[in-house]
Amino acid sequence: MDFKENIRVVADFPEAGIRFKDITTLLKDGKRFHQAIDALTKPFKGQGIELVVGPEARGFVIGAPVAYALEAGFVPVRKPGKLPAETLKHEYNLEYGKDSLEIHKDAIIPGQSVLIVDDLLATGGTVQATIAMVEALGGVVVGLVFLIELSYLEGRKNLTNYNIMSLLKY
Ligand SMILES: O=P(O)(O)OC[C@H]1O[C@H](OP(=O)(O)OP(=O)(O)O)[C@H](O)[C@@H]1O
Ligand SMILES: Nc1ncnc2[nH]cnc12
Repeated sequence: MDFKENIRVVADFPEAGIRFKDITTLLKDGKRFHQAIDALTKPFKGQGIELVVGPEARGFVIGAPVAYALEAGFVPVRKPGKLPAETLKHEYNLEYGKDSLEIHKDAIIPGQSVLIVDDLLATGGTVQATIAMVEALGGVVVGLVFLIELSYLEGRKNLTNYNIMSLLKY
């Protein structure tokens, strides 16, 4: 099952020098999308995951079906100004640019077992921000799950205390 066949690599998007890993070519293939979610979910079945936390926007597309398959809840981490109730906010760096993310303050009950799911690990800024917010709310991060890992950006280097799973490495 080489899912790389289903990922389109687009040169110089969104800016010169970036080789963008486009997952829409995987998502539109129902069978392969299903197989990818199964593969991401398998190691965590029966592990007592209570919540999947996924960052906007591609983290919703991968995180929500993983949560469904694990019979866990889904908690969105969103770009600023999108969540309606009281939020925690965290600033972070991207492979390209800077951004900040928010989570609802009441999204996690302290002690809940949390899997963080996103489509892609690049520099790790997004997942580090997400971890910081989950832990600030008392969640216990049991794993970090990605469809794609850009190994050349060494996002793992700052995540040594966490159990990381990625399906595809570039
Ligand atoms: O490891 P990092 O360097 O933080 O990069 C990875 C993040 O970048 C992309 O999201 P993006 O912010 O482009 O938003 P999108 O999902 O809304 O397209 C991707 O979906 C990850 O969330
Ligand atoms: N190279 C890349 N391709 C797709 N999404 C990304 N997010 C950060 N870097 C990316």
